[in-house]
Amino acid sequence: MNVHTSGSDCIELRRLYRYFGKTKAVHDISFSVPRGHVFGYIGPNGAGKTTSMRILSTLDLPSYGDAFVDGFSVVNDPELVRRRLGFMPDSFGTYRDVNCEEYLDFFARAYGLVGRERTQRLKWVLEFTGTVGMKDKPIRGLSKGMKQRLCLGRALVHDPAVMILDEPAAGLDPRARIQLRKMIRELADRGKTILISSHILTELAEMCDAVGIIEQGQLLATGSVDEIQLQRNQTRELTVRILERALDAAALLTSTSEQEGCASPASHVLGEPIVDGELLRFAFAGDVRDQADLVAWLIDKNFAVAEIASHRKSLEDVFLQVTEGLVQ
Ligand SMILES: Nc1ncnc2c1ncn2[C@@H]1O[C@H](COP(=O)(O)OP(=O)(O)OP(=O)(O)O)[C@@H](O)[C@H]1O
Repeated sequence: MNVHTSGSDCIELRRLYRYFGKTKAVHDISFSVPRGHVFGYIGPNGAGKTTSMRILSTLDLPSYGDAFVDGFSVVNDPELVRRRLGFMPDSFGTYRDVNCEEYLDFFARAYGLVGRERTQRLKWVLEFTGTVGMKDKPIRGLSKGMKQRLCLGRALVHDPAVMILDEPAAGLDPRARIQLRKMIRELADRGKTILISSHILTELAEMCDAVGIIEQGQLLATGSVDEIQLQRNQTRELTVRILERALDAAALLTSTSEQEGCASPASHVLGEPIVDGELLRFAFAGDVRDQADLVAWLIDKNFAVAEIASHRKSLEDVFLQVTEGLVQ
């Protein structure tokens, strides 16, 4: 047995491949997730998310490469990986006639929890997942949201360091999704490292420290949403409200930005601003510091700047730009 990951990384995929015949489900994927972080795994249908999550969860083996959970190899030390990992699959296999407590108790026993430790762990899991009121109900009568909570509880029952959640928010109503998001964030704040896949991109953006965008088995981009935007040379759109002489401000921005070798903050303005009453709208290639300098520059030119708003591209925009929609 060898511990392979160093430092703070708790999940690591290292040159991972998984082919099914000619299908390259996972093709040379590498990334790592530091302890206590939430990593969002995004990709269209058939991109390879579930395949990589199944390998991390020791339900399948890579064709080549390796993956590590809390330092242990899924290839060489699958037993040790299982102890440290909670997996929430995209479909919930239930035992229809058992109740929620019996269900969790079964998994707690399977993980070797005994006596007081098991009782206390079950109590905590029921409370954390908000299923205390459901504990005597048979699983077949649960709503989709409650089933998902129970499934999360099952993945948590042995207090794993790492959680792999495959589309946990699929089919949930907005309130249930918000509650799930809070639970996931809280688990990360308690030090758990979480890999989560989803098609609900806007939610991932709020919840994740970083995301990986995968298509046709390959990782196309990884990092925070801001970093991915920068990698893609994304611009932001600014709206500036100028109380008087908005047209003059637009003309000055245009003429200054067109000057060659110009060191002014206006040089980051791309194209001609659109003027709508007091509002100026334009694409801006600078960062937030350049944005602040632009406001100071306009004020210095005696324009009454009343407001400025920056519109970041959403994760959905980034996703659409990065992927080509090749796999459906
Ligand atoms: N057991 C298998 N046998 C053959 N092909 C498979 C198998 N499992 C997955 N695949 C193929 O591998 C590719 C990746 O599938 P995977 O389920 O990992 O994608 P996904 O990103 O999870 O998609 P979805 O969002 O639809 O769940 C697909 O082309 C799929 O058909």
